[in-house]
Amino acid sequence: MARLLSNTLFKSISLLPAARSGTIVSGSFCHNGFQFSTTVPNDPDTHEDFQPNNKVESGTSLKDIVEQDVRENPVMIYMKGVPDFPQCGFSALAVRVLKHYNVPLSARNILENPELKNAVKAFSTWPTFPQIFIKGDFIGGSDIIMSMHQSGELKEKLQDVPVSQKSE
Ligand SMILES: N[C@@H](CCC(=O)N[C@@H](CS)C(=O)NCC(=O)O)C(=O)O
Ligand code: FES
Repeated sequence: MARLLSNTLFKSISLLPAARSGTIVSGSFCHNGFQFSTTVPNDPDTHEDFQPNNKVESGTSLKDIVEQDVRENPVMIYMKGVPDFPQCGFSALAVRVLKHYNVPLSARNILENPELKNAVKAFSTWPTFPQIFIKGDFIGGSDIIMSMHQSGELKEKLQDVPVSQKSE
């Protein structure tokens, strides 16, 4: 199960090799910005064997996975696309704000799994994406993260989160 999870939970650092190998194969306009397709036929991260499943292991539900995500990752974002290639302007904005703080950013692409998308909505009782959790607390979407950034509240909230170790 650990392998299944690690292949679908995108850490910003582990995304870099895929980005370097040229993942953008097409693009189109979403109503809130440029939308990328990031299909990578030979990338093991995108193989269907590594997609989150409703039951990844007997007794493990998507709700369990979301709970584990927010418990184990100080900054967790459920978004459209991945941090290096957001597929919606709202998700892109949230990532841009969070990257400003140089904290480890963990993300799941809800476009890849409609059941995960529904599980996240049910967990937070929030209807839209992105959805950001910091230190286990549900924060909100792009409007809220931007307003916390502007007020200084986000800096305070992230104060005790260790900064990312740069791999390059
Ligand atoms: N103002 C919202 C914008 C987010 C939003 O409206 N997201 C829409 C469009 S990407 C959404 O997630 N709709 C529900 C869905 O796609 O399931 C925020 O602060 O995050
Ligand atoms: S506004 Fe179109 S996908 Fe987010």
